[in-house]
Amino acid sequence: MVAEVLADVLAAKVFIDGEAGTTGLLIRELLGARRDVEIVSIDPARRKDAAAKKDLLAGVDLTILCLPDDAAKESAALVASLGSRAPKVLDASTAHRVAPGWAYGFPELAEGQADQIRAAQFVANPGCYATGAIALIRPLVDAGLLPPDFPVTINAVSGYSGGGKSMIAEYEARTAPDFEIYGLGLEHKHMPEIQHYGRLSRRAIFVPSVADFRQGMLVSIPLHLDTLPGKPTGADIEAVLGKRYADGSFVRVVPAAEVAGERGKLEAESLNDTNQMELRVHANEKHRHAVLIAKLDNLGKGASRAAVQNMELMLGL
Ligand SMILES: NC(=O)C1=CN([C@@H]2O[C@H](COP(=O)(O)OP(=O)(O)OC[C@H]3O[C@@H](n4cnc5c(N)ncnc54)[C@H](OP(=O)(O)O)[C@@H]3O)[C@@H](O)[C@H]2O)C=CC1
Ligand SMILES: CC(=O)N[C@@H](CCC(=O)OP(=O)(O)O)C(=O)O
Repeated sequence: MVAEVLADVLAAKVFIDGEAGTTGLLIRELLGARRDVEIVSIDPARRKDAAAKKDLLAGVDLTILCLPDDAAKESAALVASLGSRAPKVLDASTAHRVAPGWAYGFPELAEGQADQIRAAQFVANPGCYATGAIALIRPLVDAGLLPPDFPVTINAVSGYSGGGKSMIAEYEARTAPDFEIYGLGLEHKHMPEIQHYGRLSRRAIFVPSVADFRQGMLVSIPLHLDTLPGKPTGADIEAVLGKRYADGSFVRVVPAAEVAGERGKLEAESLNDTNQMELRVHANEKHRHAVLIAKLDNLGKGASRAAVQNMELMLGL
C-alpha cells in the first residue's frame, strides 16, 4: 500500500498538448495505464488558451506537443517563457526537427543519440516516413557505402491515420480514394530531417502514398548497386544495417533467409500497435539491384509509441 501511494506521489507529471488528436489520443491511452506517469489535462474549453496552458505547464515535468506545426511553435515559446519552471518538451510535430537546441528523438540513430535525448530539455519526435528512411540511409552513409551526394529516391505507402483526424474522417466516410500518390510537388515536410539526419548533401526524391488501411507503413529505397562506389552486394548492405542495429530493441534487420521466405511480397500492417521497425534488403545480384524497405506503424514507431520511448528516456522511467 505504501509503495503504491509513493509511486503515485513520485509519478512524473505529463501534459499532452493536443491530447484529443490522433497522436495525442494514442499517447494518452498508452500513458493512462502507467503508475509512473500522471497525465495532467487542461479544461477542453481552454485547450487553446495560452494563459491556461502556461499555468498548467509550470507544474508539469514534461509536455508532449501533439499539435499542428504553428501551434507547436506557440506552445514551445510558452515553455521557454517559464524560465526555471519550464518542463521538458517533446514535440511530435515537424516544427522543431532540425531546429538548433532540439535533440532528434530517434534513439537508434547513432551511438550516443539516446544519451542526447536523456539530457535534452527539448526533443523533436521524428516523422513517420523519416523514421524509416533515416534508419535505412544513415548507417550506409556513415559506413561510406552510400555517398552523401548519391541521388537517393524514396517511395512509401502509409495508412490513412498518417493524415490525422481530417484524413481519418475522409477514409472512414469512404469519400477518399482507395490509394493515392501525393506530395508530387516534391516538397514533402519530412525532407529536411531526412537530409539532415541521413547526412545527405543531395536532396532525395520522395514519393509518398496513402491507401485504405488505418495504420502501417512501408518506406522503400531502390538502389542500382553498381552505381555505388564500392559496388556492394545486398549482403554487404544487410551487414552494415545489422551492425548498426545489433543491440537495438526496437529496430530489427530481417535476415536474408527470412526475407527470401517472404517470396518477394511484403504487407504493411504486421507491426501495427507496436514500437517495432523492421528493415529488409531485397537484392538481385544477377541484375545488381537492391530495394531497402523499412516497415513500421506510422502511429507506433512513427509517432506515439516513439514518443513514449522518448518520454521514458527524458524522464528516466
Ligand atoms: N498522424 C500521424 O501519423 C502522425 C502525426 N504527427 C504529427 O503530430 C501532430 C499531430 O498530428 P495528428 O495527431 O495526426 O493531428 P490531429 O489533427 O489528429 O490532432 C491535432 C490536435 O491538435 C489540436 N489543436 C490544434 N491547435 C491547437 C492549439 N493551438 N492548442 C491546443 N490544441 C490544438 C486539435 O484540436 P481541434 O481539432 O479542436 O482543433 C487536434 O485535437 C502533427 O504535427 C503531425 O504532423 C507525427 C507523426 C505521425
Ligand atoms: C498520410 C499522410 O498524410 N501522412 C502525413 C505524414 C504524417 C506524419 O507522420 O508526419 P509528421 O510526423 O511530420 O506529422 C504527410 O505526408 O504529411
